[in-house]
Amino acid sequence: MQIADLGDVQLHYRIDGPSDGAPVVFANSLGTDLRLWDQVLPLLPPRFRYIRYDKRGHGLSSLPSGPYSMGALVRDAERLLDHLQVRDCLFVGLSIGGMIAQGLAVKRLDQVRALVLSNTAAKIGIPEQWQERIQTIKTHGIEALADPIMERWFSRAFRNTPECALWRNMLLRQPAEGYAGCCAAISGTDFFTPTSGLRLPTLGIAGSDDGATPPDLVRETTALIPGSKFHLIRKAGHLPCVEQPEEYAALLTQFLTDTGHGQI
Ligand SMILES: O=C(O)CC1=CCC(=O)O1
Repeated sequence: MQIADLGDVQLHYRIDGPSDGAPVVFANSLGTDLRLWDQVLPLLPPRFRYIRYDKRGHGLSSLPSGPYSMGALVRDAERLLDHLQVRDCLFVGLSIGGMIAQGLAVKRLDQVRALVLSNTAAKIGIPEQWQERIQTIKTHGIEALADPIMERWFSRAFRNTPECALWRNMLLRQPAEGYAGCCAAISGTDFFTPTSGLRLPTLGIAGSDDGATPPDLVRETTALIPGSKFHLIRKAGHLPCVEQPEEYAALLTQFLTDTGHGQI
């Protein structure tokens, strides 16, 4: 169990792979913890150093009082990577994790040398929807929103499997204040202009059945970065690393090869 004490927040993180391996960092989505990557990691090349963490208000990390700003979430990632002396990582961000990825690449190009923007966008939803979600959670708890969230997270076929219930449990066990705090951060974020200025190897990944960040939205954000690539995973919703881990891992492996990660 590893924890980075960053002063105003304590972040739970986990590292797999050799200590001298080129770093690959994962940031997960709203309502999930670092176990989101459990099925993908064993399928990736063993020579890299895989770092994943629970963002503030999620998983085993501490729960600062909300609302949070995207600036704070990006700063947490930045300070965690400084704490771990990480430079030149490949940063994989899914959904709000992909927003953190964009913000970090804009701020700290020394830390990030390539990006995977998975099921994310420069702007997700509209502030009114996020405010409504925050209100519902404050009044009734996350449970009140669990069914529509499952519909965005997973394809219809996956929602009929026993595994889906486990992911629902993960959602329900996140602290409501942490979840709502991150909703506020998403609500206030529009990275269209800063992301348009990024120049680094980028791969966009979308899920055909994603109800939160549909394929065209992910494609548009990815296309803001010249030379970027885009891949659509079929039979997957917002969390293709859960529904199609083999295809997801194959994409990351190919991108690691294409970018020559760790070889420069
Ligand atoms: O809508 C959802 O619950 C999915 C989602 C949006 C942003 C994020 O991180 O997850």
